[in-house]
Amino acid sequence: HHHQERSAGIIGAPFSKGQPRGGVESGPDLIRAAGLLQRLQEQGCAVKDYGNLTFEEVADDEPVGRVKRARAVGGANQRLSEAVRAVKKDGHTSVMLGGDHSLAIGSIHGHSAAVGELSVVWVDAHADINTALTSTTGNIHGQPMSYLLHELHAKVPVLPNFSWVKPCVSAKDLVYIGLRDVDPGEHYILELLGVKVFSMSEVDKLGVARVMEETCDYLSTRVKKPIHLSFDIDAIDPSVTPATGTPVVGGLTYREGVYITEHLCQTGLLSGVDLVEVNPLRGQTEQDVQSTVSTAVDLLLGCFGRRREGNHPTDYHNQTL
Ligand SMILES: N[C@H]1CN[C@H](C(=O)O)[C@@H]1CCC[B-](O)(O)O
Ligand SMILES: [Mn+2]
Ligand SMILES: [Mn+2]
Ligand SMILES: [Mn+2]
Repeated sequence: HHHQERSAGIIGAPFSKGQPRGGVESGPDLIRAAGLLQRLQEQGCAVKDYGNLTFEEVADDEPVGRVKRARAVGGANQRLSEAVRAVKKDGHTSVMLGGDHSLAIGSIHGHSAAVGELSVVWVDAHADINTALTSTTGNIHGQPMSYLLHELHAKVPVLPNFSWVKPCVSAKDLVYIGLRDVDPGEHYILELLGVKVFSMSEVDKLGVARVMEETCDYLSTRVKKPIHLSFDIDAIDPSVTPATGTPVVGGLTYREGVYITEHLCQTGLLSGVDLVEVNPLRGQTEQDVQSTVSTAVDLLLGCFGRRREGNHPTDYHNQTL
């Protein structure tokens, strides 16, 4: 028999305009510098690095209603969507390194353009499902899911550089893990749409193993679809990953985070991954930044087969055995 070798297509998206804090655009290069590609190769994963996307500066990106920096976010995500689609067409699992979480608009849109219907597992302290009208900050990194869900299409206003976005996810195909800071408008939407949510209360109550079992059962009740994992590093507790824009206490442990990606990997359905919101300027110390970046790397290695029990290449021959 032969192995369907895992292969990762890496896209760097050094973009920060979905939120106001500088520094998050350094995420892709920090994660690369921490050895992501080498570590993936060492564990037997084929890797193709598509480099970092370049995003045009947008002058006069005045708010549209309360929505901030819409032109920059719309343009960046259109480019990202095309890039992710191409990576999927090349046969890889796409790995989008952010950058802020508004980039999930392009990543999920492009993934769906390549594979059609997909499931989304959103691991985050936040639901990021404000519409342009429910958002109190106007920052689009708190809104990406609202542009992607069929059920919210009527609630999304026309925004400049957003006309290319077509809703591509059904509410029944979305699962949240790690929520602990959800706005009232978001909570209303989640309840109205009946979205499956494992907040930190459920993680405490059920334990992460049961959460993952129920997540995978829920998503494969109907047709098994490719899974898009959108992982906001602020899902992990800030004691482990402090270098991020919107930290919230009471988060996932390092072990719970790695269990989540290990579990999704073993489904064999993981088809696209986002790792977003790493911001070195939000760390107090160099150790804060290193802890955040190395956790991001380990989460991604778990997506591509790293097991804490150990790994060995399929063709391992130790002559001295
Ligand atoms: N405090 C949260 C909840 N809602 C706010 C908003 O809509 O601006 C913040 C978004 C965090 C986005 B992130 O999850 O991508 O970091
Ligand atoms: Mn074999
Ligand atoms: Mn978040
Ligand atoms: Mn987020």
